[in-house]
Amino acid sequence: MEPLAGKVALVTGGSRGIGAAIVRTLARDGADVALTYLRAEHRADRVVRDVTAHGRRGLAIAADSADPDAVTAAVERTAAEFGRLDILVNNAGVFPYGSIEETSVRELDHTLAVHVRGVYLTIRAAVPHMADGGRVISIGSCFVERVPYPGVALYAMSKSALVGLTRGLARDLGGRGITVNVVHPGSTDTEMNPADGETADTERGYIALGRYAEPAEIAATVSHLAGPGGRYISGTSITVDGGFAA
Ligand SMILES: NC(=O)c1ccc[n+]([C@@H]2O[C@H](COP(=O)([O-])OP(=O)(O)OC[C@H]3O[C@@H](n4cnc5c(N)ncnc54)[C@H](O)[C@@H]3O)[C@@H](O)[C@H]2O)c1
Repeated sequence: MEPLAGKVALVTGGSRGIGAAIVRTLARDGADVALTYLRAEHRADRVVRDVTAHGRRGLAIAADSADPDAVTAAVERTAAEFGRLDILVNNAGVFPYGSIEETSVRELDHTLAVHVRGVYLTIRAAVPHMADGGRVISIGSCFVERVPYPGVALYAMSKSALVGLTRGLARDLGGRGITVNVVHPGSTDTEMNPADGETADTERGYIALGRYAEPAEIAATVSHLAGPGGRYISGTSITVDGGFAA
C-alpha cells in the first residue's frame, strides 16, 4: 500500500537522523522526496539513493535553513523539478546547550534563525504551491512539554515557538484545506542525541518505556500525518516520546 502515491514532499535537514528517516519513510509510502542539507555534509546523496531504490524521484538541495534566500530557493526548486508540492516537513535543527550566562547572543540568533525564521520562511515559500490536501509538519521537541534538566532553555524556547506558529497557521490555512501540525519527538538515537552518549542513561531514566526512539518511530507519525489518516488533524502537537512527558 502506498498512501502517498503521487505526492511530492520536501524535508529540511534530511541528510541524517530523524530527517533522513522521514525522507526514507515518505518514499517507502509512495512520495517523491526532496531534502535539504548543509553544504558541509556529504551524506545527502546516500539518502537520495534510498529514495530512488523505492522507485521514487529524489533530490538533494544544499540549503542552510538560516539563509532566507537559500530556503526559498530550495522550495522553488522542488516545485519546479517535481511539478508540485504537497508535504513540507520542517525538521532541520540544532541543539544549543548551556546556562543563560554560557549561551551567547550569536547562539540565540542562530537557533532562532534555524528553528523559527527558517521554518516561517520555508512555509511561506511552500504554501503558494500547495493545493487542498497540503500538509505542513514541523519537528518540535518533548522539551516543549517537559524540561528535565538545566541548560536547554534556548532550545525549549525556540521549539515552543513552533506551537504558536502551528496553531496560528492552522487557522490561516484551514480554509484552503491545508493542515498544519507539530510533532514533538522524545529522546531519539541520532548524532544530536546518541543512545550511547554521556547523558543517555540519565535521559533514559525519564522515559516511561525506558529506551530511546529509533528515528523511524518518529518518521512513522510524520507519514501518518502526511497521509489519508491525517486528513482531519490540524493545529495540534503530537508527542512521540515513549512517555517522557507523562
Ligand atoms: N534526537 C533527539 O533526541 C531529538 C529530540 C527532540 C527533537 N529533535 C529534533 O529533531 C530534528 C532532527 O534532529 P536529529 O536528532 O535528527 O539531529 P541531527 O543533528 O542528527 O540532524 C539534524 C539535521 O538538521 C540539519 N541541520 C542543522 N542545521 C541546519 C541548517 N542550518 N540548515 C539546514 N539543515 C540543518 C543537519 O544537517 C541534520 O540533517 C531537530 O529539529 C531536533 O531538534 C531531536
